[in-house]
Amino acid sequence: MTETTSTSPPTSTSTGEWLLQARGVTMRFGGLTAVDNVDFGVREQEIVGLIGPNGAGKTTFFNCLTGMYRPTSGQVLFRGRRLPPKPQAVTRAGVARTFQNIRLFNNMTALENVMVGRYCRTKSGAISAILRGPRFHREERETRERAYELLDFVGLRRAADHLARNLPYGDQRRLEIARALATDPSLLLLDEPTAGMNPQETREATDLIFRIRERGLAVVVIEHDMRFIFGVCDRVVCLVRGRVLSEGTPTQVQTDPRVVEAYIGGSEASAEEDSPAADKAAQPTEEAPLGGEES
Ligand SMILES: Nc1ncnc2c1ncn2[C@@H]1O[C@H](COP(=O)(O)OP(=O)(O)OP(=O)(O)O)[C@@H](O)[C@H]1O
Repeated sequence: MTETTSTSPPTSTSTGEWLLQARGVTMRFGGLTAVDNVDFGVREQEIVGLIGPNGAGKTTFFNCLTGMYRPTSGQVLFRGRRLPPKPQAVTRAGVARTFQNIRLFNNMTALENVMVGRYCRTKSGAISAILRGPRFHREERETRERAYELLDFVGLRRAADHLARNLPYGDQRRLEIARALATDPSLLLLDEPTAGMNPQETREATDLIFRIRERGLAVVVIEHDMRFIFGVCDRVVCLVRGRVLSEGTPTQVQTDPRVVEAYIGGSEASAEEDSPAADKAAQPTEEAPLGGEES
């Protein structure tokens, strides 16, 4: 995927400053409580995994963090300030995300998709854009250069002029990450970034996340692939039925009997049937009851 590779192991920054804090976040849809009084935090340059069986509330929680949903109760703080429940304001504050179902502009090129992400940081107003003055041209040139640099970073420079819809699935996922990075975030939220990827692409995604951290970002990743999660994260939080069931280092969470039970046990048996992760997660081994290092 990328021209350069990083072999950085996960580096815990658990004593760093809180970048994002969610306090008592609850999201109800009618009678259904999808997210139930969740406390959650991410520190600077930390990589945090959010796991849980299907329907646990992971994506709904991301939607609460990114202003797509206004939580029924609770609050989300970013650098100590309350984040307004408006997606554009959240992006401007420095939080970017990708989606479980890829949301690219299919009829635009890869380069144009990344440039669109950048526009939330440019200053040219409508008048300048219409008149095409010097400021507009300078910003447009800078936006293009930055977009090329990000395509390079995710290993897609060669595909800059390809329409997004013609890119292979794995490339579309990386393009979404490049577009999110174009907004200059401090925190990147990835919703199932390796879904549909083959093992080689998944290894490359791990490397990409480490390199994103090296650029100074924190990352929160929702994923069903437990090997990927436990190989990339400093800390893992497991949600079940909207509540935090377990939280800790990858080793602590993957050996937590409650987590094993949630994926393979009786009370959550339906989760096993539903979850594409279950095949991967529910393969207890002596070393790694829920996945473990990439073999
Ligand atoms: N807009 C909505 N309206 C009503 N119910 C919703 C809505 N969005 C999610 N839900 C419900 O909230 C619960 C949590 O869903 P959510 O998609 O957040 O789970 P998830 O952990 O992301 O699942 P998955 O791993 O399958 O993506 C589910 O029962 C879902 O049906």
